[in-house]
Amino acid sequence: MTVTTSFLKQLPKVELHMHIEGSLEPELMFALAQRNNITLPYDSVDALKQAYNFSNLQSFLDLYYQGANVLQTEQDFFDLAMAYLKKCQQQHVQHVEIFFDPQTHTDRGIPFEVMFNGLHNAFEQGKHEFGISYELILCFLRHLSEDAALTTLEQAKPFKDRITGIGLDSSEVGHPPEKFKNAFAAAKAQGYRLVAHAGEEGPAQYIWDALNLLNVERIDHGVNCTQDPELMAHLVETKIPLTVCPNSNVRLKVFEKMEQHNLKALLERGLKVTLNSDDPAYFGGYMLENYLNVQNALDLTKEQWWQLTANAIDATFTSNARKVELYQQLDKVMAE
Ligand code: HPA
Ligand SMILES: [Zn+2]
Repeated sequence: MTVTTSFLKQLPKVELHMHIEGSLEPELMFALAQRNNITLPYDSVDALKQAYNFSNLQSFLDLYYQGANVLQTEQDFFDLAMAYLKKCQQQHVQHVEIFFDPQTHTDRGIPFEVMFNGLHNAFEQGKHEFGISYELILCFLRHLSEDAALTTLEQAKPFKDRITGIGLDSSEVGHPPEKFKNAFAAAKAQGYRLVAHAGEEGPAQYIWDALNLLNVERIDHGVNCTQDPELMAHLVETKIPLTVCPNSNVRLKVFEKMEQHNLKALLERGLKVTLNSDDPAYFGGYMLENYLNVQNALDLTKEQWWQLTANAIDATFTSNARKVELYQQLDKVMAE
């Protein structure tokens, strides 16, 4: 069976690796800058888009943090999340697990609750209006200290019932998982589910350390696991999910071209690979654009698309009842 664009569009999608601040489209960035009387260091949307030519993770992060400065009010955070949810609805994304970076906002004086209430209200509305289920995952910025992470964990306490998990993002190399051992132990003691970015630019050892020192249940990115055959075998055996982001990896030069991406090889080796958009406003698109680029470059089979979707459903932090619904939607599209 050939894989058509229409099949890829129709597939029910589950997104497990998406930074809400990375869904800030240039047009919305300019609109919010105007609304909040902020001057951006770019003359136009086009000039901003020209700057999205990254050489590595850090060159992206510099612009990503700069862009986030336009987010000031609860309404701004609501509008940001609602724009993402509308994309989800168009692309048949049915369940999302969203990263947010409180420190990016609290460090510039935006109260935790302003950010959180705006995001949470939008995802609640998305659930009721579009039927998109969601979980929220608070990420610690790894270029900051463990003490700062612990402070953020404390600030999250009043909102704990609405936050499913804790993650770790930002500049990877030089900020190993070990640095956040105590913060992750504290988060686990409070009942949070745990994930971490590892093996995006960092070595395979960071993946081992995220698993063994932080006790995470999923690895975000993880593509550098191929450096260590023992780790590969371990990931196959334990079925630890990897939330792989192909467009991101190509844009940040983790792989030179999509044709060289290891997603298909990892899938065929039996790893629990999922496919995600990471920062869709910066990396050339949302879930569907990732699906189409992967299909063009790597030519997956229909069964492999089923497997990627099933892996994502299995890897979610949602209820078993919701997983059953998502599987039903998947089976329906496979049978068409
Ligand atoms: O891909 C990423 N890696 C690390 N930190 C991030 N913050 C947003 N996106 C990313
Ligand atoms: Zn990421």
